[in-house]
Formats: sequence, structure tokens, C-alpha cells
Amino acid sequence: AILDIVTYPNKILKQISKPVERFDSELHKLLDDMYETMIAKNGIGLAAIQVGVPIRALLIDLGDEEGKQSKDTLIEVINPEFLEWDGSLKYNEGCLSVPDYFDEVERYKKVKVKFFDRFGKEHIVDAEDLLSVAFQHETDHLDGHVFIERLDYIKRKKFEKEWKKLLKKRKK
Ligand SMILES: CC(=O)Oc1ccc(/C=C/C(=O)NCCc2ccccc2)cc1OC(C)=O
Ligand SMILES: [Co+2]
Repeated sequence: AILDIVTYPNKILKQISKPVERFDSELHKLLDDMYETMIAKNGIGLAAIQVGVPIRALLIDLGDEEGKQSKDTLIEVINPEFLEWDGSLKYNEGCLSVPDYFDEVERYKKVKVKFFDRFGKEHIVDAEDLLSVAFQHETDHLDGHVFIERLDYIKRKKFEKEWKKLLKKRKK
């Protein structure tokens, strides 16, 4: 099913999501619905809190070389933990919960992430560049953070100005 996406500034997005304890069919159904939703909305990453479920589960699907997304390129990430991080890079981020706004955010260039898959099997992944950004952006959601909170002061001011315009445009 395609689920509704919670959008900024809804307070739901500020919740701290709880670790997944049961890798059961209910979790699998949620992950499947999240994937259908993410693809329908042209997303490449989605955290459970963005569909209103405060559990530490997220999806990343950057697609293959042609950018084609499928279950083969999908990564289902449950209870992620960063083991290592280094370097720095800037990337123009967007978020399904902050529609129509994109801006540059500074993140770690490389991260080593430990997480579990939908069957409770542990994985450790070294991520760089776009995949590293995706892990950091989505894990932020699990701790109640949205990427616009990481903008520097100048960019934050730009966001606030643009966001007001966007709201007016939507209200009509
Ligand atoms: C108009 C509008 O709001 O468009 C979109 C905004 C965001 C997104 C998706 C954002 C997304 O998947 N972010 C995941 C986090 C992430 C950001 C940067 C790099 C890695 C991971 C898609 C939109 O839809 C279209 C048609 O482009
Ligand atoms: Co996001």
C-alpha cells in the first residue's frame, strides 16, 4: 500500500524511533509498504518515522548504473549503528518529508555501518559518497532530525524565506 508521508514541520518527525525487537511479518509488511511508497514518490531513501511509525527501520535504494531501482538494489536497514566515520563531503540533499526544498549539507565522506536485515541477520557495510550520505540522512530521521537542521546559518535563512513562499503557493 502507498502510505502517507509525514511532512515538515510535523512534530512526529522529531520523535526518537525505538529499536526493532521482532523481525516478524508485521515488520515485513511495513517494509514492503514503505518501498512501494518510496518508489511511488521518487524517493531514494525513506525512514519509518516518515510514514508515522517510530521504529528504527529505513530503506535506501540508489538504483543501478542506469539509476533503475529494484529489490536487487534495495537495502533494508534495521537498528543501524555507525562503527566508523571519516572525511567530509557536501551533497545537495532533498527529503520526501520536506517537499520542493533541496540544499547542500556537509556529511562524513565514509561510514562503516552495522545493521540488521528483515530476518534479523547482522550486516556490516562500508559506505562512501552518495551511499554514505543516504545512511547518515536516513539515520538522522531515526533520531528526530531532518536535513534542514544541518544547514549553516545562511542556508537556514534561505530555507525559512523559501518555505514561507512555498506554503503560500500551497495554500491557494
Ligand atoms: C518536488 C519534490 O519535492 O521532489 C522531490 C523531493 C525529494 C525527493 C526524494 C528525496 C530522497 O529520497 N531523499 C533521501 C535522502 C537522501 C538525500 C540525498 C542523498 C541521498 C539520500 C524526491 C522528490 O520527487 C521528485 C519528483 O524529485
Ligand atoms: Co529524509
